Amino acid sequence: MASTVLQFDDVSVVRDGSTILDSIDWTVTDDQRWAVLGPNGAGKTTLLQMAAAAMHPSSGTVHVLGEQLGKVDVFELRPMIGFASTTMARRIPANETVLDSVLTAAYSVTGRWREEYETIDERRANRVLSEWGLEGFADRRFGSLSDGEQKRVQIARAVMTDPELLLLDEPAASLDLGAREELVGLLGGYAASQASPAIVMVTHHVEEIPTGFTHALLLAAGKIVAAGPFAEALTSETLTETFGLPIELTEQNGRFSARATR
Ligand SMILES: Nc1ncnc2c1ncn2[C@@H]1O[C@H](COP(=O)(O)OP(=O)(O)OP(=O)(O)O)[C@@H](O)[C@H]1O
Repeated sequence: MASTVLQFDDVSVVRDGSTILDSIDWTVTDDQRWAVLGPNGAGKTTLLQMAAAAMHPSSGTVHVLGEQLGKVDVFELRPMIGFASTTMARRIPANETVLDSVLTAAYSVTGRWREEYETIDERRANRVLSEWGLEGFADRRFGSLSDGEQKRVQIARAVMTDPELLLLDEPAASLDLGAREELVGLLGGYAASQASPAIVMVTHHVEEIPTGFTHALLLAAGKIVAAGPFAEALTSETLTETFGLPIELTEQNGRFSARATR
């Protein structure tokens, strides 16, 4: 039986008098991998912030891993959530080694001191690095890595603690074609594994949706246009409505591409 990881009930977010998210109902279970799409300013990052227990709704209720935001100590919840975003990557010191930047993810959870790093953590960190195509990078400085390598370190950090929910905010943004395909391939392998947690990935491009992803949430101006399995929620029609121009979606072997038809 799948268990519910995220549940949004009639969730709205209002900031400075403007409604950023409007009456969102959304449920994510642990066997689902979601892509969240929508135009700039649609509210995608705001939605992800609530899923990360980093923000409360203005009205409605959000349950994360069975706990209601506002009624739970978020510091207990956050260790169970892996979150990779460019904003978080900016906090990684440029001179920190790749191994340390992945290890510190575990320490920030356990609160252990550097001296108490355990062999088991290092072994796990090295395994996670190789899973994300970063073998041989352990001693490199984070700041010396390419964009593609840095993105993979961000994800390695996020999965280091074996989270029950993995949130990815535009993981392929700014990558060249080769680096994007490498990342999407790795994400696809991860998403397909039974052992992987629920995943929610915000993206601007259907081309960045890995195989193994199952569901789409389309947002426009703070409202849900479509939400559900790809077959019903990710179509030419739903994309056309979401982006406000005629779009044709094609799918081949579990990968998508989209273009405007005028
Ligand atoms: N603290 C805030 N105060 C006022 N408006 C805000 C605040 N935070 C976000 N917004 C506005 O809310 C809207 C949604 O922002 P959000 O970052 O969630 O959108 P997004 O879909 O992630 O956009 P993008 O694709 O550009 O990253 C935007 O119009 C943004 O300007």
